[in-house]
Amino acid sequence: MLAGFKECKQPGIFLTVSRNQCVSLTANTCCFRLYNLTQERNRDGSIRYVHLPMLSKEQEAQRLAARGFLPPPQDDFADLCNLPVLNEDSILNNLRTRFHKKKIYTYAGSILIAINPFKFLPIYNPKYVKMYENHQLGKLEPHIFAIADVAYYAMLRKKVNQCIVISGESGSGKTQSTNFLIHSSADPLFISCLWAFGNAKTAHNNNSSRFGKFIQVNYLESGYLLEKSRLVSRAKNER
Ligand SMILES: Nc1ncnc2c1ncn2[C@@H]1O[C@H](COP(=O)(O)OP(=O)(O)OP(=O)(O)O)[C@@H](O)[C@H]1O
Repeated sequence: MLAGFKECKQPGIFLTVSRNQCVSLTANTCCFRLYNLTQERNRDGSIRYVHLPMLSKEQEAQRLAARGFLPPPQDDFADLCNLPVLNEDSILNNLRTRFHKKKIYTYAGSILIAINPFKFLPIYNPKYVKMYENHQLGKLEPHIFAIADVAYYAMLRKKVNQCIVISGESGSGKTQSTNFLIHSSADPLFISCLWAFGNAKTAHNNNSSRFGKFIQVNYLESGYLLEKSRLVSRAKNER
């Protein structure tokens, strides 16, 4: 028993469990509560003991943020690798939160995750191409132009071919992403040719590619050459 607790006015019996913690056994609720015991001085200089309920890590962080000791908690993360808890729920919650803020791109390390907004977002104009030029990945908000830029400058710096793999289900935005990638670094005219010959309207997508694409962009010091080959295959129930 602690003499100082007379001033706490908290019903129950207090037992010390460590140097500055105690447990309250509340008779009427039959429950244990863990408290932090703190020594404070009254105005006249006398000492009094106050007890603060133990807070969870999150509550403690919120309390410190509210008092300005910590930056306010982040509610979305531009890179999934920075999530404090990494599981399916936290990943999906993060992607959902960002999507509602019209942030359709998120990094998972050097991988870019894109969620199809199915509506025009004003984030693809030349101002954005310029903004992402020669920038380290992760310095700015995730963007498809950042991926194009990293590949381009890695090619110039290392003088080694670079490869970008785009994958996703039908209608997820692969063709549009390819379009944005090439728009930011090459002539868009050949995309229209590809679409004219190889796309069709399906139940999932009004402009669905009916072929896998391998696009090779050959750069010369004076500019670039485009070369393309197509891999055409047909599944059992397709024509
Ligand atoms: N970043 C984006 N911004 C706005 N709309 C988009 C974006 N990405 C995709 N879309 C919309 O989604 C539609 C389907 O996208 P897209 O054709 O790129 O899918 P896909 O993955 O290539 O499909 P498929 O595998 O069937 O060819 C587009 O016609 C466009 O309307």
